Amino acid sequence: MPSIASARYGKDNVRVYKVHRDQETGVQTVTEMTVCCLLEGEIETSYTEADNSVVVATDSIKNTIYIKAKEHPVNPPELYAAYLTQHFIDTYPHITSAHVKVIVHRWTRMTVDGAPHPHSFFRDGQETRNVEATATRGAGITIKSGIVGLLVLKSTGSAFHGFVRDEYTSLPETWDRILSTDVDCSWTWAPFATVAAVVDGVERFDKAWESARAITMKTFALDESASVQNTMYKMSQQILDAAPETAVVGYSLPNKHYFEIDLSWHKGMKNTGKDAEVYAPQSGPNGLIKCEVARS
Ligand SMILES: O=c1[nH]c(=O)c2[nH]c(=O)[nH]c2[nH]1
Repeated sequence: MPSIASARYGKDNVRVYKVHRDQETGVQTVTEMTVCCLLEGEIETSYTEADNSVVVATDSIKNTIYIKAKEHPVNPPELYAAYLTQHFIDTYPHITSAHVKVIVHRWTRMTVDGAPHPHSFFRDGQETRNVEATATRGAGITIKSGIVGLLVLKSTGSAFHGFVRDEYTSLPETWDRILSTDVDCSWTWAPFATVAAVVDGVERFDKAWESARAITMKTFALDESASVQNTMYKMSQQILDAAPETAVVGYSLPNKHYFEIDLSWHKGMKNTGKDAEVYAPQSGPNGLIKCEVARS
């Protein structure tokens, strides 16, 4: 008889909005998230024997996501994710691991007549702040934080030459190209023994997110890039330095190509090399460069 090799289940795409109202100033602050929560444990019989006695309904998991958002702060998302994962371990003896993913969407405060508006916000890009937390019975809480969907482009300051040239190579070497990518950056924290250890020094999470974002953009802008590989390694090194409690930093960067267009067939128009001004952005195929950098 085949057996269950692995199983987890839960609710995905739970959209949550929370408002904080400062009673003294009248300033409101909003958080919008998409949450996924999956449970693992002694649940095999629900698959093999139709035994629903081991099933915490996914509808109840959804309710729990809302209730924990009401009971606890949702900022930083690492803290909320830790509370949520630990709840399932504490509440259901047969659940051995709870996996929570939180995607935080941007609502940036509007500036109106030069002043921050107390309750109006705008979406200033598709970038999200992501957190994946897992609580495992007897093994504490692991947390991975990240930035996804930060779209960046530099119009010069990037080269790519010296790569393998053989009978499969048609790409010319370049000393000046456009570099664009959609940043997916993550940093994995050394494991936390308990939720209390997550709470203790909780400011580390916002600080690391701010540092990672600033380092990514500053390095992208200032580095005379030899390749996506080298630039992402430089970014990773700096994030490890800036966030000492992290163990690993990873990037996954698509190389979003912009091709030169030869227009010389039209009245001898010059639009290549140093005369290139009009380019064709490519939607695919694209390079995809990944790395994880760990402390030595
Ligand atoms: O930065 C780059 N890395 C590559 O590995 C690569 N490959 C390629 O065709 N262009 C680029 N650019």
